[in-house]
Amino acid sequence: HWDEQGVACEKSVFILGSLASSILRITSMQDFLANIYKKFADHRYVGFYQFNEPILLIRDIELIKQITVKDFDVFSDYKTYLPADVDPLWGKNLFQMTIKDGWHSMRATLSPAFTSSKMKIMYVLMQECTEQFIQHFKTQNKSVSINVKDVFTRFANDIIGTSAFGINCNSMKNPDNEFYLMGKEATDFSGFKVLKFFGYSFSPTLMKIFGIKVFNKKVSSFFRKTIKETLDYRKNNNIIRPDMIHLMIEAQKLQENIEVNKTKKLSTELSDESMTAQALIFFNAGFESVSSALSFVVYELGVHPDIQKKLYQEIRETIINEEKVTYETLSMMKYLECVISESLRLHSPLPVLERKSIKPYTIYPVMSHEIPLHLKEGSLICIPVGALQHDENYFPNPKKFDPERFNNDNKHKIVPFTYMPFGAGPRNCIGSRFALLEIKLMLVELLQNFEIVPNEKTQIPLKLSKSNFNGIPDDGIWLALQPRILNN
Ligand code: HEM
Repeated sequence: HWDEQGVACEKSVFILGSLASSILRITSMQDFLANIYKKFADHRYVGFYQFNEPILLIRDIELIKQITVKDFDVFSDYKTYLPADVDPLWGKNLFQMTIKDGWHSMRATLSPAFTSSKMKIMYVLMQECTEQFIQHFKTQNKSVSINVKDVFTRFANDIIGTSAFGINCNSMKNPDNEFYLMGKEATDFSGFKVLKFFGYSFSPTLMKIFGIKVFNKKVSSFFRKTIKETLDYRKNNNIIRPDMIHLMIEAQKLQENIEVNKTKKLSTELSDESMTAQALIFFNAGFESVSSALSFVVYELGVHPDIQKKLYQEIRETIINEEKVTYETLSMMKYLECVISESLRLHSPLPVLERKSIKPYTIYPVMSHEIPLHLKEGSLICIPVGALQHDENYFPNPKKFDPERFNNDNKHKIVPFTYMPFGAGPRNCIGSRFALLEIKLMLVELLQNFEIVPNEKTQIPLKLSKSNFNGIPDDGIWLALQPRILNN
């Protein structure tokens, strides 16, 4: 395919395509992308194959801007890994939705729920979860060794429970609560499940003929039932709680009014089923990403005591006479923002963006070796965010954890479209404010109460996993939390 199109292409092997080494877990997906990004340094784009499917990797930042922003009307879909008819709950949430499924109107319906003012309302719920988490370790009154990935997965779960499903879980105190176990099951893409995903990628028809499902029916039924019961209870008892369900009930009412007024149905209904699908966004999009982001930033603070100290100083200087850290105080901490931004640069939880064209498109030649590249409708594009964020042309000394890159004097030097941990253009992350808020709150509460220190289990440097997409080592990331009171 790529030879015929005159596009430089990464070598590939029969059936597995170019990703063979990644599928066989010899190279991580991140390294695979970083390698071709480097290898084809004098090209704007390069082809490779995922099994039999041709994918175009874009290296050039002008082209990236074109694809994600200027020509969004062409590149507005993602590849559907799991067809909606396999499980509508998973296939019909915003993260998976195609333009044909009504992505535009669902995004417009959900966007108001993610504004700063709504985040401020939900802040109180995040605070409760963070306090429960801190209390769990504080009451132990000693230095505790933790696998940060495990505890932050529990924390991310509790935040999802309270803000998207209206349930208080406290997964530190109740480690085997049903919500957590179901959430783990729903987001577990290891082992046999990965093969099923690849199976759907290779031949959805064959997978459907053999009736192979990716998700356990028990999991879908559990989340459907949870949302249904909560919605019924709230409606019948007129209960208002500052969470996502309430915001969705409001959006549903608004939509019903529009329908009555215009006497015509909108293309996307916010029905109970659709609300369940949207609540599940938090699991699909905000469970692994938030827990990985927190794990990496806490690791970097643990192995960089000078940076941790500077952040702790900022926290102490900003929080004066406050019993609880407020939303406003959090937004005043500029160094905190630099630390998080740098960690998202070095360890992007989603190191690659995808786009699928919904119309034919031509990339016109700019370099001497190029000819017009005619892409058909349905062409797959990938943007190697991780590789761009590690490119020394854009980020000198790229492996160094240096929050100062994002301070007021330096941040304007960052070239647009080289730093995209939350994606780019109209299809960017809808939950970025929500994610940053919970990460900031956790870091501040954690540092107020504990010093993060390496212990004998801490890997320095970190050996990134070849099998996990986000690079988190298979046996987790270990550090110790040392109560501050013991140090004084
Ligand atoms: C640190 C945490 C997070 C990171 C790094 C992250 C990153 C991303 C990225 C890179 C994308 C793809 C953007 C693109 O293709 O241009 C995305 C999409 C998305 N994210 Fe996040 N995300 C995070 C947390 C969350 C949370 C907490 C939610 C909760 C609702 C969320 C909801 C979504 C949704 C719904 C989409 C799809 C948007 C659409 O298709 O219109 N994300 N995220």
